[in-house]
Amino acid sequence: MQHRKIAFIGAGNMAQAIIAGLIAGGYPAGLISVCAPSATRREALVARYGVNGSDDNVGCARAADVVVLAVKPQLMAEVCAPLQQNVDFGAKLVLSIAAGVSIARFRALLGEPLNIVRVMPNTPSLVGKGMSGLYAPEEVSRDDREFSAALMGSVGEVCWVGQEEAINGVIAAAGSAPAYFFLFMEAMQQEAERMGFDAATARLLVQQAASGAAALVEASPDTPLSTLRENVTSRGGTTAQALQVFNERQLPQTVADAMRAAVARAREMETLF
Ligand SMILES: NC(=O)C1=CN([C@@H]2O[C@H](COP(=O)(O)OP(=O)(O)OC[C@H]3O[C@@H](n4cnc5c(N)ncnc54)[C@H](O)[C@@H]3O)[C@@H](O)[C@H]2O)C=CC1
Ligand SMILES: O=C(O)[C@@H]1CCC=N1
Repeated sequence: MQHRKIAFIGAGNMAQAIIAGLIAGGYPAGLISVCAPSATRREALVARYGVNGSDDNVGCARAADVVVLAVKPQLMAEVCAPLQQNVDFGAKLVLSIAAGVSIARFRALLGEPLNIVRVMPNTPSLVGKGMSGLYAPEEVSRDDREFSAALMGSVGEVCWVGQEEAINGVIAAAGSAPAYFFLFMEAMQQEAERMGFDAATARLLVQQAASGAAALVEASPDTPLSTLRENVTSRGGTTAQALQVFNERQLPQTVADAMRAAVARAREMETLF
């Protein structure tokens, strides 16, 4: 991938996940800056990955070719105000990873012209297993699209969406999704502990079942998920009993409702921040 100067505004979980992936992929640390007011988080990233650290968002953004906005949505307006006043975004590429902040809103927050790509990543980027959805308005150049996809591709898989609204679907299906699986695994670990396993063994049982299931899905791209499920489910056996409980309790509908709630919240956030 091309090497450009990248400034991360925000030093949180998601910025760390992307930085870790970039560094692991051989991206030069000297071309990456991380900016945040709190030294604790920022300096931890500087120490761990050898990137540059600063508390000066404006200075970092000015010096960068690519500005990655990685602060919480509710802070976006506050963070963008000084950037709009002091940074010429004309020749820069801006990537926002924030949920619930639209490109129309960024045009108001940062001014125009604005060369912006919306990215919706997830935290498994930290270990190179991220899933990112990207949306770019028509005017974003091929070069900038390719750079954005390569940047996120260095920490996992990417897919482009043709409509900005589809970013909210990416949030529901991938951005927020690791937390759904963690909740499921937490519940399983707790029950395994109640069954008498010590915490480490309970975690190992659940974690290996989960990562094994995901690996099997990846290794069987032409096999429907329902077939993989059926392959585990012996007639009259234990799995069938467990799945019957999930189905009686409407697990598929619960999952659908949860994903719709994530989309609804993303839409609501677009009106708030
Ligand atoms: N955590 C996740 O799984 C995902 C998060 N996102 C998006 O990523 C963004 C960041 O989320 P997280 O990393 O989870 O949040 P976080 O709370 O871990 O990190 C936010 C960071 O912003 C920094 N910050 C606060 N005020 C600042 C300022 N004035 N200037 C510069 N930095 C400032 C904080 O020091 C903190 O390091 C959010 O907009 C979220 O919607 C997107 C996809 C997944
Ligand atoms: O919970 C959130 O709002 C962010 C967006 C996707 C994952 N975390």
